[in-house]
Amino acid sequence: MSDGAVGPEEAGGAHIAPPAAVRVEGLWKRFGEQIAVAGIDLELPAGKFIGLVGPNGAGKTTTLSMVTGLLRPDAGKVLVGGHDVWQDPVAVKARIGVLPEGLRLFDRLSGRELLAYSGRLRGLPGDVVDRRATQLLDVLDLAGAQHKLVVDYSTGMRKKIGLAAALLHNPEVLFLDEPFEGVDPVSAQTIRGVLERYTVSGATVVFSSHVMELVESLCDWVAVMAAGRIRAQGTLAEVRGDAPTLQSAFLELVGANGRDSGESLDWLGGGAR
Ligand SMILES: Nc1ncnc2c1ncn2[C@@H]1O[C@H](COP(=O)(O)OP(=O)(O)OP(=O)(O)O)[C@@H](O)[C@H]1O
Repeated sequence: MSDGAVGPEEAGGAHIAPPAAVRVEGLWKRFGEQIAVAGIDLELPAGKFIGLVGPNGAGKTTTLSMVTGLLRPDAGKVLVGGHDVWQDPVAVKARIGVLPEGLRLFDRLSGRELLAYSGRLRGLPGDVVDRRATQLLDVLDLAGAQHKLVVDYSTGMRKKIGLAAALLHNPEVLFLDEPFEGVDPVSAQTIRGVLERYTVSGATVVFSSHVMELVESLCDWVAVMAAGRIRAQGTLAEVRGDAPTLQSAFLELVGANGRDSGESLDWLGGGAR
């Protein structure tokens, strides 16, 4: 391993644990009075499809923003492939692809121009960018819209072109914040196929979601977050435990079972008029 990367841990001298794709230690972020992320530790294994799940406001976006070098933590450390995100940002950025929430794209470019621009920013040769862009546009069913300005793309098309831009340099780890939000079932299936193919080759996908069925059907490994803390992390089976579904395990973990589900709204509906 070169350029100062932290090597895999020796466990008991003989067995060498597989390196984590991402290691997070004591990560904190506070916005004024609001503690968004309260000192979390994560060890995300390489080559897995990983879901970061949690209710609204749990701290998923804040975590992913810090892990990908978009937001500076108040405290804590993040290593991607053994490289520190804040001390060695260029090495980390070369290894990751990111599809952030509410992605701002250069939307006065066409889809193809956007990919050409992203590829050149990544330092890829022009012919490689052209070839990969053609393939990605094709697989993501955007070939027909490649010369249309991105500003005129639908929400799902924007997600797909953002995904193509994030994949173009073949990163080791891909971070996706709510990649399926606003995406129709056909496009979701396409995105899913691309991501499954990508992880089979040994790459890692980390995505945030609050749709449990989706996480259950896609992920090998899950981290559950609530109120800025990690409530559970491990394989899908470990996190689900004895619960029949991930959804029920999740409700239990985040303490949502037994919450008033609207009984107090006795004025709501036709009967009370
Ligand atoms: N820039 C900010 N300024 C102030 N508070 C913020 C900021 N960003 C996030 N927060 C707060 O931090 C907490 C975590 O927000 P975050 O967006 O990380 O949650 P999330 O799990 O991604 O939620 P959702 O699923 O609704 O997108 C929330 O209470 C939110 O209001």
